[in-house]
Amino acid sequence: MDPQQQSAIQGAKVLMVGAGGIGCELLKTLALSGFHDIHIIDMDTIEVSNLNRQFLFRRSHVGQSKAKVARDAVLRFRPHINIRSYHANVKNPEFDVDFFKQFDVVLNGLDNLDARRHVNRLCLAADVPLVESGTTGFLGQVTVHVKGKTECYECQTKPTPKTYPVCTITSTPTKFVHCIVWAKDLLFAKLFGDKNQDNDLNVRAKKEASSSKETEDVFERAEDEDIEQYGRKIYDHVFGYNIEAALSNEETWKNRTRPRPIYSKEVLPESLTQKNGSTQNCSATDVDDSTVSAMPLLGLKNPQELWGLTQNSLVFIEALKLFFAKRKKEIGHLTFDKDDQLAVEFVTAAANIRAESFGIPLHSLFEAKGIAGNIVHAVATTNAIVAGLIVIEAIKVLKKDEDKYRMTYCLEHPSRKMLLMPVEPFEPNPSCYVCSKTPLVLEINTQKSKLRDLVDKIVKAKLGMNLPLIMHGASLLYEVGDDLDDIMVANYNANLEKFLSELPSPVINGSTLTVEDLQQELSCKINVKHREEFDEEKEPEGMVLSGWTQSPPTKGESASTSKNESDVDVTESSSGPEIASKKRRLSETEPKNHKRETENVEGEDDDYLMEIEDDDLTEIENPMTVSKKKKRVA
Ligand SMILES: Nc1ncnc2c1ncn2[C@@H]1O[C@H](COP(=O)(O)OP(=O)(O)OP(=O)(O)O)[C@@H](O)[C@H]1O
Ligand SMILES: [Zn+2]
Repeated sequence: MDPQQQSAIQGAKVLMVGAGGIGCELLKTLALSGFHDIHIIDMDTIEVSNLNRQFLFRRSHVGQSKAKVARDAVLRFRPHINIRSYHANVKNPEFDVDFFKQFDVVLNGLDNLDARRHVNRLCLAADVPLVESGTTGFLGQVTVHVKGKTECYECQTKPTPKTYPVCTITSTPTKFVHCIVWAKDLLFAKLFGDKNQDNDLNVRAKKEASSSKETEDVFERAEDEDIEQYGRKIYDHVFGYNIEAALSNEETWKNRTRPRPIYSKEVLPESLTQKNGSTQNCSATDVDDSTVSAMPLLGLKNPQELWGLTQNSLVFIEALKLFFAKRKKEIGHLTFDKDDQLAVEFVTAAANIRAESFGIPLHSLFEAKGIAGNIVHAVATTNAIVAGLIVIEAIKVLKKDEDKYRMTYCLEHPSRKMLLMPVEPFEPNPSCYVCSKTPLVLEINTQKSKLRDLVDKIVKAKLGMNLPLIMHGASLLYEVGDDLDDIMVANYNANLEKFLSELPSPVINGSTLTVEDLQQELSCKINVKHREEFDEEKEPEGMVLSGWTQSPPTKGESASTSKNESDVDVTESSSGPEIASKKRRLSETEPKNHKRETENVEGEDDDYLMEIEDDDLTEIENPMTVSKKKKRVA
């Protein structure tokens, strides 16, 4: 190690945010690389499911602070360095701009967009460089954000999670994921969630069956209605009657495979109670609520096993019965949670029955859970590689080696025999509302939208502000804070319920709002454009925010529009790394460009490119992909 590098490391005070999968690796690598002064923030406690990859933690630590246990574990092999841990949310007010200013570099090992954006803003306000990271399975990325020199974390819009057209979900599913979304967001939500929420599920009973009460909601369960009968009624309605109703619309099925209605009497014995014991056999004290499960009652042990239609139907009825028998108090407030075993069982079974009906291949509970919870299984090696890359970039930042900064993407499959793809960082996006002063544009119906809509849908949800303040000219329309007196709070609350054009200082076409977050020290302008109509399907929020655009290609790179092997295509997912928002292409047609990039990073201490031979391909391939290939050959 050269002396310059050594002194950069030894003199550095570093803040790490997140002590999870990446964080554990990172703390170890920092300590072993000679860093002396490390602060760690993590708000979580250790869970059993973390132990397979968060190697600083042991079973005896479950329930304890991640930041503290990580610190203690590393101090055992590096006793003389200073590590300070904070068991707290990085968004807490104590971590303000002054707090951030004490550090030479901030290193993120987070798992959500919200916290990442918050740290980005504090780093900009405190003028501290940020090294950002994320991993999803085999994919990963490390990016460098230095104010004024490279783009900030928010210079490019992040893709929102994938959504599906409503009609695909409600009427014409073609993939298993469509059945999962239906089971989770429509059926589960309707049965166990907030009854007052809008739901696209067809809930009206068959006309003949309810001639007197045509608008009756079949999902309503009468107080004394037998749970199994109720379960069968729901089953017949959603898998039988609703499918038949959909089939009656011939147009829909002209170019599609017609689904098959399925009724419970075709697949289930007349009464389940005698057959498998069921809920009647387990008294209320048998199990605690969080571990209630239908599988053991039905003799199903292996979550990776594929259940047939009958087994799925049994799980469907049994899980529904258990919700009513054991978790009645929660009904009406539940939202799907991937860690809720009974919810996963119910959703798996419902999705599989629907899949059977539409001729879509069925999936195991394990696979369904992964799809429903957006789970990509973490790969410890990717976290370790990413942690190493973070330290490499941190050292460059500390040495102010600007020309050597790289954004590095870990790929699942080698591109040009490389698994790690380094690219030069973009320059700051001149129209980024976070790191430049460019105003945003908001199209909104100023006579029909309330200030509350603007605060919830734009200022909080889109702009990610925690403690917002909204001004129109000199008039303060809204503010959040502990130090407000009652009269002010009452005033702001009253404003929230007013239409924009009826506020004390009316917000109309051409108005400019100033929106600030005092904690993040972020201020931006929003130019308001009045618009009468919005497309309900395409613009369901009834307002459109625009203004900041993709940043221009960085020097020496051409922006790619075509998709080819060498596109490095890494994006945002709330859970982790971000495979694919921008295409930073090392173009096939520009071999020199690629060579230059490669050579740059292969200098002195930058020999971290992982090159592999084609023959090695299967070594690193996802076993799923390999087996699929084999199948195709056979
Ligand atoms: N706002 C925040 N403040 C502090 N720490 C945060 C914040 N948001 C996320 N984190 C921490 O970032 C870490 C991310 O680690 P990781 O991606 O491995 O997630 P995990 O929760 O440990 O694992 P998994 O989600 O896979 O069960 C977590 O330890 C989490 O507590
Ligand atoms: Zn920016």
